[in-house]
Amino acid sequence: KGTTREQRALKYLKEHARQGDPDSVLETFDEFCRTQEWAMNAAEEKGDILDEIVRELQPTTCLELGTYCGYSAVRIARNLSPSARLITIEVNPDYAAVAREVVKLAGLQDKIEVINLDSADVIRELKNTYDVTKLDLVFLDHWKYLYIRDIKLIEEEKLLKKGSVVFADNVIIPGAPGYLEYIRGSKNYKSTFYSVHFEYMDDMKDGVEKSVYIGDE
Ligand SMILES: Cn1cnc(CNC(=O)c2cc(-c3ccc(F)cc3)cc(O)c2O)c1
Ligand SMILES: [Mg+2]
Repeated sequence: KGTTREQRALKYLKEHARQGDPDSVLETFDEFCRTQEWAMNAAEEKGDILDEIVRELQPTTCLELGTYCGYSAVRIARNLSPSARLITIEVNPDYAAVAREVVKLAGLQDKIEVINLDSADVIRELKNTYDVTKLDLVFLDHWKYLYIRDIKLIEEEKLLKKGSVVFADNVIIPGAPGYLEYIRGSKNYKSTFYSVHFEYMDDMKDGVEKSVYIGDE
């Protein structure tokens, strides 16, 4: 075929979505995944919960681990206030390249920074190199076994404050058992589980976990 699924998705978005319109990009991406090829986007149901969190929290500084093609980055950033920012980290260079194009197509390149590095290396540099003081929202959607490593790093770097929200995708499929045990057992978080459909599969159940940081600053 020569092209990857992610490149085919980008081509479809460029041909069918309205330039500079994030809602159109998301709707078109969902249509592509329902009619042409499935992709591991946070999709409608998980996306609606993410929208609710962003609208209520009105975060200034957001961090996403696992950009993939940028669907959830666009979903988050379209609801951010003018001065708010999203840093999204994708270790796979091919995905990061597609994500940058999707972000541009949505007209959100001034609010979203896509970083093609390993998440742990960036988290250690957020304060010194990326001018971050605190994270208001963290979205975990990268390799599931890395959720626990990275949340511990984020705590170590003292990047959370009272009220910060950590939102984790896929806690059922593929699952993140170590992370769930850790976050639910920690006195520093108040966690809520949401049973949702797995992206674009109306007959499969997944889960997302929203954890509010209540620990020491
Ligand atoms: C390759 N890669 C680069 N980044 C990542 C991190 N994301 C995931 O692993 C991920 C996987 C699935 C999933 C895929 C196939 C399947 F049969 C069941 C579940 C769904 C998601 O929502 C995900 O976020 C993977
Ligand atoms: Mg996911």
